[in-house]
Amino acid sequence: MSNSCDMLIFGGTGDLALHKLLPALYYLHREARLHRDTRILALARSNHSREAYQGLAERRCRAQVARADFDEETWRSFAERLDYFSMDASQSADFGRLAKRLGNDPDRVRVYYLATAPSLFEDIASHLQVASLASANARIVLEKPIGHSLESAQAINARIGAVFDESRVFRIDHYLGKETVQNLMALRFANALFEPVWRAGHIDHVQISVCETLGVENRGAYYDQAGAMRDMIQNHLLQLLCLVAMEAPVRFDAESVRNEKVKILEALKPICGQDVRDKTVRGQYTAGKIGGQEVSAYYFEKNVDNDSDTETFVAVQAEIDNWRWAGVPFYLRTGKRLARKTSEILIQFKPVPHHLFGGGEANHLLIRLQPEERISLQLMAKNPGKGMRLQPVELDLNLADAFHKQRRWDAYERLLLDVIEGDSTLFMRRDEVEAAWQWTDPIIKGWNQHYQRPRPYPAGSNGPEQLQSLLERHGREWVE
Ligand SMILES: NC(=O)C1=CN([C@@H]2O[C@H](COP(=O)(O)OP(=O)(O)OC[C@H]3O[C@@H](n4cnc5c(N)ncnc54)[C@H](OP(=O)(O)O)[C@@H]3O)[C@@H](O)[C@H]2O)C=CC1
Ligand SMILES: O=C1O[C@H](COP(=O)(O)O)[C@@H](O)[C@H](O)[C@H]1O
Repeated sequence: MSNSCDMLIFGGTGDLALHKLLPALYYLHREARLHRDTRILALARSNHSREAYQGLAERRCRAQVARADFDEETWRSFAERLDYFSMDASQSADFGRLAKRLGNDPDRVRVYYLATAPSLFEDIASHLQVASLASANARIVLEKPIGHSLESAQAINARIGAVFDESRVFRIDHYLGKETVQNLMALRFANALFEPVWRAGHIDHVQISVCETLGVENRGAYYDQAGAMRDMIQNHLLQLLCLVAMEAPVRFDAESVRNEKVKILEALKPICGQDVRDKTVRGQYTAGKIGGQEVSAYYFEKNVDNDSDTETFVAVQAEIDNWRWAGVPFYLRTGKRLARKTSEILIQFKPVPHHLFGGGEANHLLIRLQPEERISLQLMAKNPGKGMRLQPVELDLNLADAFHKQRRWDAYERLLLDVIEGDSTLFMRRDEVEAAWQWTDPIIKGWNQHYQRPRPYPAGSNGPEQLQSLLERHGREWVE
């Protein structure tokens, strides 16, 4: 069981809190992983009584939690932990009221989860300090994206750092909480098989794809300012790239793992000038069909500017200038309203040096994070019968089947428990976030300088036409 703490969720009425954080906390409660004295306090400006907020939370959790896992009695005992406090997080005076409400208990662990827009992060940290709420036992959790650019991320990090030392800052990237993402480290560093071939000499290229069928839903106001580069590439996809490319850490602890990841981010070859045109594809969805349903164009979404040139799709050819990876392209792509929802990493090996049997495909390793968690290795095998006719076959490991008796944890469950226990191994360190912005900023600047507007792609397709040429000009293709 974890330590006892107060979990304060700023933005407690928002989509993230109701859709992800409370269901994750419900599961932790249900499985007796929360200390009996742990309390959850949701904070936002809207007025709600405790009962009204509990009602709202119950409706959202019911919709989110598997039917078989939701029962009245568990909910009632969970709701006893749950309270609501109405305050404006931009107002210092409201933190005085909050301090009174929490009571003076300097030894109590307090977790401040900032599930709000990043524009509030600096204010919240300062106000917590002034109200003496940032004691040595307090931790702060920051949602991604941290800032809008390198400069704004530095300002946020500096302000947060003036109040909380780095060991108490948890910059969350929920992709790091996904089981298969952690399995990627197990695959690489707990099996001797892959290490000798995990390098430029044997790997032709890597593809990292996070494709969604969803549009921007009710997050248009945020998304139209962010776009796919800031929303996904700067954090989730670069984190996946780091885990594929990093050296083995000396230990599985926060500093060792993050030291290795930051080396990869710092070794990313800058993409600027003409390279922005050649190595990136930007897209925006137009009307189309997803699963047989008509869906509207991005610029007709709620709270989106109808002349918006925000990208809902990005593909980039990244390169890592280091000894292990020189010359190996890492193709990243992500987009909304695509034909299918899938997150996967493909490691494409080089072909055999001599085709003894007159042909055959090169091996690849596919690590699928979503919708199902599986790892499959494509090998060449002989077709039964006369002659040496080859055919690709899959060595397939479905992780849900392999561990069928265990429920698969949601990423937020794992990460929330890590915060409560003070383990920051799966969280981003300040220098990582800044190195990621250092690489993405020039691409965004390049798009603006060259007026590289997003290319249209119909909802339900695989993205803009130009996506194919990113690989085809090097004789490669996306694996669909
Ligand atoms: N939604 C998601 O799936 C994900 C979200 N994120 C990140 O999480 C953060 C929150 O996102 P999301 O939940 O979607 O956003 P929402 O817009 O749904 O929620 C924002 C929340 O902040 C509250 N809020 C706004 N201003 C103030 C204020 N001055 N004082 C106190 N509370 C305030 C709002 O409540 P009220 O108006 O009542 O004050 C609301 O509860 C963002 O940084 C986003 O990038 C990251 C990953 C996924
Ligand atoms: O952080 C975000 O992630 C989701 C995708 O997460 P997943 O776990 O469903 O793959 C994305 O939809 C959202 O725009 C982004 O903010």
